[in-house]
Amino acid sequence: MKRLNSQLQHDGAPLELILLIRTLLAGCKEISFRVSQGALAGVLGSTLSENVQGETQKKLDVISNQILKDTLRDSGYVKAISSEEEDTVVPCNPEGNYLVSFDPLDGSSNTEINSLIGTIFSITHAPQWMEADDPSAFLQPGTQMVAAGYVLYGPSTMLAMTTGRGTHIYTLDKTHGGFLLTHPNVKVPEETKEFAINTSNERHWEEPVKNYIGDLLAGTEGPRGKDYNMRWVAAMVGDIHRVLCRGGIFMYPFDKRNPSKPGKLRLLYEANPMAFLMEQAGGLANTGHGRIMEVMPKEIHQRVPTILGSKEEVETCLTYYQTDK
Ligand SMILES: O=P(O)(O)OC[C@H]1O[C@](O)(COP(=O)(O)O)[C@@H](O)[C@@H]1O
Ligand SMILES: [Mg+2]
Ligand SMILES: [Mg+2]
Repeated sequence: MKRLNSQLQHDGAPLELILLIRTLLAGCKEISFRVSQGALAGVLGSTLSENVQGETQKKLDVISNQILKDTLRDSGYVKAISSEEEDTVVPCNPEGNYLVSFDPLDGSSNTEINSLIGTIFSITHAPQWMEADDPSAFLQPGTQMVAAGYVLYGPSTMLAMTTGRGTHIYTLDKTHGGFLLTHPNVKVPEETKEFAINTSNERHWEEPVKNYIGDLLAGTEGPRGKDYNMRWVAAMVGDIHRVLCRGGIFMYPFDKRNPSKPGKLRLLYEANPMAFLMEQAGGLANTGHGRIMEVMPKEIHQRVPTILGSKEEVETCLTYYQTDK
C-alpha cells in the first residue's frame, strides 16, 4: 500500500510542505495515542478554563493544542499558528514559509463517551510582508489553502487530506506508525438519502432551512419523493468522514439565537478545511449564499453557516435559499 510521502510527491507537493505535513502528523499521532489511553492517561474531563469563544475547555482540547503548538513551533517551517483554543495567533519562526490553522480537537463533547473526535487543519503560504504575530495574514479566503485535512481518532486513526489534487484517505498503521493510502481519490456520490443536522435547533433556523428539512422529512409523500435517513455524530469530523465515504449532506446553518455567531462552526478551523476536502472529492461546500472557500474572513475566530456534501443534494438545498420557498 502506498505511503503518505509517495502520494504527496505524486501530487506534486513541494518538499518543505511534505516535511511540514509530516511534522503536523507526528503531533496527531501523539494525540491519537493519548486519546486511545483515555481514562488511563487522565486525559478525560473538563478543565476550569474557557477558550476565547466562551466554551469550557476539555483537558483533551488543551493537551492536543499544546502538542500541535509545540511540534509546529519547533519545526522551523511555520511562521505563525492560529488555533480554536488560542486567543490570538501564535508567532513561530519569523523565517517560516507557512501558516497553519487548526481545531486541535473537534467534537470535544464526545471525549467522555469514547465516541468520534478528530483534529482539523489547513495550511497556507505565509506572506513575506507579515510579522509573525500579525493576525491579518490569516485573513485569506479558503481558496488560498495549499493543504487541508483531518485526523479522525476512531476505531482506526484515519487521515483525510488534500493538496489540491484530489482527496485521499489514509489509515494509521500502528504497527509501524505510518499513514498508508487506503482510499485513494475519494469521490462523494452525487446523490444521497442521508442528511445530518442538529434538528433540536429547528425553531432557530431560517425559513429556507426549515422548508428544505421539512421536505426531506416528508419522505416518499413529500416533493422529494424518497425517504431520507438522519445521522448526527456531534463532531463535524465524524459527520464529514461519513459524507466523504458514502455521501450525504451535512449542515450547520445560520442560527437566529445569536446574530454575532452566524452558525456554530469556525471558518478557519472547521469550515474551510472541510470545504477543500469536499470540493476535491467532487462535493460542494456552501454557506447558503456562496462558496465557503470564497468567504473573506474578517477575524480569525469567525463563524460561518455550512452546507457540505453530495453535489446534487447541496444544489437542491441551495434552491430553497434562492427562492426562499
Ligand atoms: O452541539 P451540537 O449542535 O451537536 O454541535 C456539534 C458541532 O459542534 C462541534 O463539536 C464544534 O467543535 P468543537 O468540539 O471543536 O468545539 C462540531 O464538530 C459539531 O458539528
Ligand atoms: Mg470543532
Ligand atoms: Mg475543538
